[in-house]
Amino acid sequence: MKEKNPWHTPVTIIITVIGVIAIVALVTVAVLQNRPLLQKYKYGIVLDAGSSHTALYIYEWPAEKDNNTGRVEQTHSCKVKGPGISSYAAAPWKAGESLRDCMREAKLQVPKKRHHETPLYLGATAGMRLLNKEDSSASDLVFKAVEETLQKSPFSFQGARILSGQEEGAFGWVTVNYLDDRLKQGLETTGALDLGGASTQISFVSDNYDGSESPSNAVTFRLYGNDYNLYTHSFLCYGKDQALRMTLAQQTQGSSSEISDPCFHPGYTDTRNYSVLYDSPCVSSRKPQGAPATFIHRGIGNFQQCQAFVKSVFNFTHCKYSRCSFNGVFQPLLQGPFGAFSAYYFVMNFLNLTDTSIHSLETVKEKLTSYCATPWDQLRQRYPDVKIKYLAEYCFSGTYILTLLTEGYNFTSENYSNIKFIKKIKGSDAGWTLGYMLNLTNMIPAEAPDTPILPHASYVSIVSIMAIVIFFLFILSLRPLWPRCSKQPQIV
Ligand SMILES: Nc1nc2c(ncn2[C@@H]2O[C@H](COP(=O)(O)OP(=O)(O)OP(=O)(O)O)[C@@H](O)[C@H]2O)c(=O)[nH]1
Ligand SMILES: [Ca+2]
Repeated sequence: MKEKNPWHTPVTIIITVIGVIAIVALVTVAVLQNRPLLQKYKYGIVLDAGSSHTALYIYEWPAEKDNNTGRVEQTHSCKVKGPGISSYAAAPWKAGESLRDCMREAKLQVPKKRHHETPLYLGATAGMRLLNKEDSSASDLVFKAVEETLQKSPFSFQGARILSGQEEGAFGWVTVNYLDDRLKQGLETTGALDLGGASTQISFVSDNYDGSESPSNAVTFRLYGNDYNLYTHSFLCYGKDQALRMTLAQQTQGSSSEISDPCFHPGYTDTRNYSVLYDSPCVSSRKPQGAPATFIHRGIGNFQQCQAFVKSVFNFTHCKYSRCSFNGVFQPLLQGPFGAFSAYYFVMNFLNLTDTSIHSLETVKEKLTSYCATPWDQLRQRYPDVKIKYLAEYCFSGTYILTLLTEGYNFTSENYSNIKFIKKIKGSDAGWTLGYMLNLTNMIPAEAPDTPILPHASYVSIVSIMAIVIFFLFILSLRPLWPRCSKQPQIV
């Protein structure tokens, strides 16, 4: 007689079917309940109203992660045509007008249904700081004009204001370290070096600095559960355009009608206007009396002489602290790696000097010596597509960067290679804008966010295995109900 399979009894079949349905239901519920939500994005827009130009940046992050672990990325940028908003002091409405094209672009880049909830900020830096110092009512009118344009946009306009130098430095540092994932992981941070047109910032964490010496240079942060004592300083007038004015002012003190400038190439000539050169609070007090209307600006291309003029715009005579950079400003010992962006990058990239692991300080000097001595005609032929203003100024700008880093901030041949010249980090521009937005939207928490103990896939596997084990234990516990299965000993 054929033996009856104990699993084929009605009771076990029913239990098995119910058990399987229960397991499938349990796993399905677990998976659905914990599945990552469909990716939806949120957006934020920041306008960087710099001294030389305005740029618009659009940032994006997954909607469900907006207040802790979300990765914010730059998805789009737009360079406003024309000069910075501070240049429109004489016709403020043009400042508002200048932003229109980029705002139109932003409307196309951000999905329409997100427009109303997308915060829009405008932060102005050194150009507006200078205008505000020189003529505060003109600066108010420029702000009124840009605010009118931005209020008309469909985005949630959160205001336009001048950032302090401290904020500019500190938010640049936050951007660099956020993008490098250094904050979340509590790693050693990277210092930030920003060279603009009208000001320059240096920001870094140093073990020697707790903020007690020169507290005005201290910014403290608690980010992802770690405390940071950041040293930061912004030098107004030491951006590369204002530094060029100051260097030229040094050379035009004799109010002559012609100057031979070692920071420009042999063969370069231009006619410059004295009033335009001295039309800035950085140099206005030094305008020579009885100067002619114009002067001829002639290049003679000599790096060493150029550096001597550049050095003369830094003051090293007084320091009431334990150590200073220049102009009597406190600076602790340099520490850690540094990211140098904006004009640091534009200039060093053009000169092919961004890789500091192969280009030592000595190589930079050699390169500048030969570059500055290159005749202007030759350069024009070699770089027909480079904007003339940029091309004419790379010798000065390179010399200025070298002098600022070594004489100003005290970088040496030993630690120069700690500097990386960068433009973008993981697709986002290095600069203060991202840090500014992260701060205003509370997107970096003070405390480390709670992370799930298990990743989603491990969680699902463990739930499934446990359910199967429990089911079999349950079946085994029903053993007494199973019909006798093995052959019974026959009683004769
Ligand atoms: N060579 C070169 N120079 C550039 C480029 N874009 C901007 N610059 C110059 O680099 C300098 C710094 O530019 P930015 O960092 O945009 O300065 P900014 O933000 O307008 O000025 P601040 O308000 O002082 O920060 C200015 O002198 C600009 O004219 C570029 O693509 N190439
Ligand atoms: Ca800037």
